[in-house]
Amino acid sequence: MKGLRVAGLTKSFGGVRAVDDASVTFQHGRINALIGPNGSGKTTFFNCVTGMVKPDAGIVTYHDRDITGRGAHKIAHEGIGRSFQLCRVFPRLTAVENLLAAVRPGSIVRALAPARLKSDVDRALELLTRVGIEHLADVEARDLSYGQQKLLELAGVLMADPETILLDEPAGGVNPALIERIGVLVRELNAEGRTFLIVEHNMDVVMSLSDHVVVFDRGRPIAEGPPDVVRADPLVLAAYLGG
Ligand SMILES: Nc1ncnc2c1ncn2[C@@H]1O[C@H](COP(=O)(O)OP(=O)(O)OP(=O)(O)O)[C@@H](O)[C@H]1O
Repeated sequence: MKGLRVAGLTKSFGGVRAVDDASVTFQHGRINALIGPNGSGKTTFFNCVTGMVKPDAGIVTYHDRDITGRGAHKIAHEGIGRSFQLCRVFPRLTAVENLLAAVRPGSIVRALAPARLKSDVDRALELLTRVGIEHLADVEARDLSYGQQKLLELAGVLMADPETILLDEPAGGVNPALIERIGVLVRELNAEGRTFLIVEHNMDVVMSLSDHVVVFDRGRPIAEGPPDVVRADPLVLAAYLGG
């Protein structure tokens, strides 16, 4: 089966079952959202899928290949890219240097060497243009606004040309104009064939952007479907009201 499938995923931290026997199939080629109350396990789920955290149990497959417990680099190599809830960029590198570092993870020195590939630099500049911050190419990331850093992080994810992109709270802490721009970018990238899986608290963004919504509560999915159906589901309303 095409795309990302997760079966029986479980991860505990001490006595807390952050993800509890979660089974989810995402719609390949579409924009999927993963929502749920604070602490319902969304980020831990993301971390297990992308190899940042090893699950205690369960199976993650991508295009029917078992990727469970693989390292983050290997999963990226399979074509799955991700951003982080608290945006991750190198503050003292310029925007373009950040993208060169993104394409050579673990080797900033090599990424910045004079002999760096012209094709990488060209691609970095092309992606900065794509996300609308090409005029900031030589500005250090620490001098960018938080929203601009998020655009930079997204460009960094795109450097590896991932087929599937996981975004952890792309609209979090971002002003409305930039939220709009990120939404347009996600739609364009989706129309070009990239699958999205987005964790997001901003319900307007979730409802307007996603084709398929999965709702987590206490570490596992309690509902899934099109946004307007999920929004009216009594189980979902109860989870958000703390029921
Ligand atoms: N590294 C960790 N060590 C201990 N407990 C953790 C760790 N990571 C997550 N947890 C706990 O696991 C549970 C799920 O957390 P997680 O961050 O995955 O939820 P979330 O749905 O992403 O929350 P939010 O919407 O607030 O970001 C919470 O109870 C959290 O405190």
